[in-house]
Amino acid sequence: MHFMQSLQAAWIRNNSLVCVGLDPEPAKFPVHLQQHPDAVFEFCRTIIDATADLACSFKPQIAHFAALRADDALERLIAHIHAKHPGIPVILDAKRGDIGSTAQHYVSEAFDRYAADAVTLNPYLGRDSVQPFLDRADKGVILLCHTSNPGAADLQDLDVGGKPLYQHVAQIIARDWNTHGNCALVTGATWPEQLAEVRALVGDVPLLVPGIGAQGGDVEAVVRNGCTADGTGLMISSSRAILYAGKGEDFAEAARKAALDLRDSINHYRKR
Ligand SMILES: O=c1ccn([C@@H]2O[C@H](COP(=O)(O)O)[C@@H](O)[C@H]2O)c(=O)[nH]1
Repeated sequence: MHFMQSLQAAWIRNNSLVCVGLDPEPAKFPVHLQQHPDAVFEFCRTIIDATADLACSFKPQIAHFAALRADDALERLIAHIHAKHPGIPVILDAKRGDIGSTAQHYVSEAFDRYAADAVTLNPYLGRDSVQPFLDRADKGVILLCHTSNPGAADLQDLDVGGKPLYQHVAQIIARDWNTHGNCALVTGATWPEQLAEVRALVGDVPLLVPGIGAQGGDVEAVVRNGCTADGTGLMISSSRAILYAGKGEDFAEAARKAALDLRDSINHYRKR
């Protein structure tokens, strides 16, 4: 199924705008898992199984796996999601961006090797660097627009011809690059005014919104500023606040409770 169709179906089926981030950090795993020979896989698989019915998507961050030499665990986890929780799209958070010939290899990495449904990209090399991804019309292409980190303003807010650069990015992608309807944008929860500006510029284009939880973003502001008229349009991502909600053998229950609380908090502010 196409990424956008899977996402829309998951929003409705699970009544959820929560995207569960998978950022494994073995030092934070419960003690009983730390010596496990396949600890990264076991930890993430347990979290996935505990939260799949509460999520609209999963978002593994590739550097967390690559740094641990756990690329193979990431492949198996994505296969596990497709097999055991079909219909929950997987967003590979890789933030790739390179010249076209190299971009083809990143396309293959994300969609053929890892079988992700969508990938995050840096748009600053321009359209030709993104085109090989856009051509995979069944896959989601999620482009950085206004990121959640404090330094986002350094470049993304620069005035370009009377409006900030991130607004040009939002407009160009929504107007010119989204010919297959498979684009989405990253807009951080920590910048709610910019989130509202982006929503106003891009119509119903979905927004991936990291920055809730550990980074302190405000759920109410995100929902009020980012939802579309039908009360969807957002993938509100949380990683550490869900993954490491508990430290003991009951870590999966604690993660489930954190995901449930986030889903309910988001739904409290949604207009439908
Ligand atoms: O602007 C951005 C883009 C991506 N991220 C990624 O999202 C998660 C956030 O983790 P939390 O633990 O929920 O803070 C992480 O993988 C980042 O690489 C982002 O934070 N901001």
